[in-house]
Amino acid sequence: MRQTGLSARRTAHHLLMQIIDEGRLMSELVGSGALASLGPEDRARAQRLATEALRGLDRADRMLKPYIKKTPPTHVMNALRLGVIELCSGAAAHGVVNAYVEIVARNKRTQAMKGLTNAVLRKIADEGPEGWAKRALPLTPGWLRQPLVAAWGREAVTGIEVAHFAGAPLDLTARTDPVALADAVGGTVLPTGSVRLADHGQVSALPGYETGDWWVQDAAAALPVKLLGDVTGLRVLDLCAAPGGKTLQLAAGGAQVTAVDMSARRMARVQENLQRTGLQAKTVISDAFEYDEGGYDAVLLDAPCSATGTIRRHPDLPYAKDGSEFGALIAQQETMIDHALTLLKPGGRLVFCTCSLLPDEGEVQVEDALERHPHLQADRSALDIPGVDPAWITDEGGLRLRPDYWPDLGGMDGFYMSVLRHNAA
Ligand SMILES: C[S@@+](CC[C@H](N)C(=O)[O-])C[C@H]1O[C@@H](n2cnc3c(N)ncnc32)[C@H](O)[C@@H]1O
Repeated sequence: MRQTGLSARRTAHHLLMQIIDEGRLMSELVGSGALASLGPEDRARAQRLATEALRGLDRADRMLKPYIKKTPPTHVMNALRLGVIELCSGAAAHGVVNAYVEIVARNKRTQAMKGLTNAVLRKIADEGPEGWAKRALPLTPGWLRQPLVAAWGREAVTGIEVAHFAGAPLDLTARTDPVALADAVGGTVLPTGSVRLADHGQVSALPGYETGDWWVQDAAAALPVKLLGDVTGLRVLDLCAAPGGKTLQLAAGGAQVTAVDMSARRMARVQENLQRTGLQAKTVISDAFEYDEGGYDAVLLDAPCSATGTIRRHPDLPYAKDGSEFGALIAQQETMIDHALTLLKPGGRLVFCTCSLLPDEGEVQVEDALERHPHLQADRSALDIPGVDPAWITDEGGLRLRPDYWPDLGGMDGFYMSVLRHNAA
């Protein structure tokens, strides 16, 4: 086996350890240089391996179970999991087994388990892709599965798990013409106007990247701005704006946009995106609660949330998190809605949205806001837009999107959104 293969595997193992044992997110790890010592090929390989292991983790554990009497330390378990993923996708057994035996042997506390690692992975190699295919769909960890089942029912959660296991295609939003973009990149136009690519290489190598003809944005994430209809000339505040997908949509639609985000690092990405696309928006680095310039025609509040709607692309989330932070996020969303309402002119509209699958971060927030503010109304007519299935419309007047929707088109992120009209008190 080439040494480069070992580096990628060791890094994939390190990523799994950090995510599962330390509760770090893959994005944080990548952002803080976890892949920096690798060349581009190994970097991509390490990240792909760790991502596939997280996506299939429950199935890998079930495959390992018959061969393990007592669960070994996480260091060994993660080496075995990565071994299962590789062996079950058809990689040559010899190189894979040697690499993971070496990873286990290099750690003083686990070196005595290299024999076990070798024996278990050889048995997994005998089962190979056929053994993998006959195991059941990987289940979401219980801390998240339970509230999802309570919200959507078992059948829907199975559909969501199918979508999580399949991963996400690449969706692009066109600056101007989705049909021309689909032609240029070899994609298809989705019913809601996003352009989808099932297979793609490096994103920045796609036609139109340099000239800013499009930006990456899941089809579900592209809908909140569409709920505002024609925004030409409107003053719109994009609160919690970074990395800026919705800012770009608003600017491309002709709005006068102010984009606010508290993260300077993430705001730099908004600025890069504006520069690449040649679109205009005012950017303000500020805590949303400290931003008090009002009188906007519309405020788009894409509130910080559990991000449980994005697990197709971030399978680390259910392993890095345990739900303990979500109560604080839910409380913050409520106060952010109240603050956002103070920034609207009378008759203005608030689009509240979250990339969450939890009703407490969507339907319940809007029900509660409507109770707290008797002059507020959910604008149901805003939901009547091309490609939106009326079955997605909720009782309180929002849109619930889930990864199990559009199963034949490749799914979508989980999202919630509602347009609230602020009538004069
Ligand atoms: C869901 S992301 C926004 C995604 C963005 N709207 C887009 O479409 O690209 C949430 C953002 O909220 C920002 N944020 C979190 N708490 C904030 C606060 N108190 N004030 C301002 N921004 C905040 C985070 O930095 C993060 O960029």
